[in-house]
Amino acid sequence: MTFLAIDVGNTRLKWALYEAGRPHAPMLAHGAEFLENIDKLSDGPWQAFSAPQRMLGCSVAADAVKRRVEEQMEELWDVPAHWVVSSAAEAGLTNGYDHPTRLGADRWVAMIGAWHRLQARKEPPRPMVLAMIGTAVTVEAVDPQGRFLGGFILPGHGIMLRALESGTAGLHVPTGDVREFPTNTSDALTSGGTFAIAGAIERMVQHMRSRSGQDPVCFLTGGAGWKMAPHLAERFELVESLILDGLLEIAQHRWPT
Ligand SMILES: Nc1ncnc2c1ncn2[C@@H]1O[C@H](COP(=O)(O)OP(=O)(O)OP(=O)(O)O)[C@@H](O)[C@H]1O
Ligand SMILES: CC(C)(CO)[C@@H](O)C(=O)NCCC(=O)O
Ligand SMILES: [K+]
Repeated sequence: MTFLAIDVGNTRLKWALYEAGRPHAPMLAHGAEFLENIDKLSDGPWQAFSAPQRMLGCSVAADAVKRRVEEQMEELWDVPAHWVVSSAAEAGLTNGYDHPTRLGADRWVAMIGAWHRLQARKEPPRPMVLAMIGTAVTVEAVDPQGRFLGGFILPGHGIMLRALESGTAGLHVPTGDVREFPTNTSDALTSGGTFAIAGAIERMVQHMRSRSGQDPVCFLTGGAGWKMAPHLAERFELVESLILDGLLEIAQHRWPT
């Protein structure tokens, strides 16, 4: 009865095996691979377990990468691969994007994960802001009724710094520290990237406040969420597993047991 959840990001694939495809199911195993190492999954970590009953994935990478994941599954098991495509509505959320299917599946799934976490609290409805910090950064706004209003996409910290290195004549320095008033190039670059991301996030919180007159509940997720958490002026809850949580939610809605 096990369930395999897969999140194919821009840089890494993250997977987790659960006892079942429902929220809060116990996790039996998990791992992460850089995309260039996907082809090692069937000879490595996946070899250890028997065929999952179902698989649901979410991918922002090219179709060829999805194919490589499916090949790894086919080498071991006879289990169909299902991939989430963003849609106009799923698992209680509605999608305000101009073209709902063009919304990145990772953004949609993470919003579904965060939304259900909020609903489970049985508190009065509140708007939500969700920031996902990885290779790219996204900042989403969801209204109290579960409607995705829109969101920002910006370069992640790594891309920002590489862009500066390649676009300027002499900026090649080691990683620095985050400072309020940086006094050397390394610290200036590291702090600039961090506060650019923080600024975008805080701006979305402001947009939400002035739209709804309410303080949004704020979530932070993604592989580098923990690096941003100390530098945000707003109170954010760091939940690393929102994409996997969202996949469990969607699985439960699609295949109720
Ligand atoms: N100090 C920092 N602050 C914010 N982001 C950072 C920092 N250092 C690194 N990062 C970002 O973290 C990314 C790497 O994190 P990780 O690979 O865990 O993310 P991820 O969520 O798995 O990415 P993806 O899902 O896109 O593959 C880098 O690409 C970089 O943009
Ligand atoms: C923005 C990223 C790269 C973030 O991972 C991904 O969600 C994506 O490729 N999205 C498609 C474009 C969009 O969401 O509008
Ligand atoms: K991601």
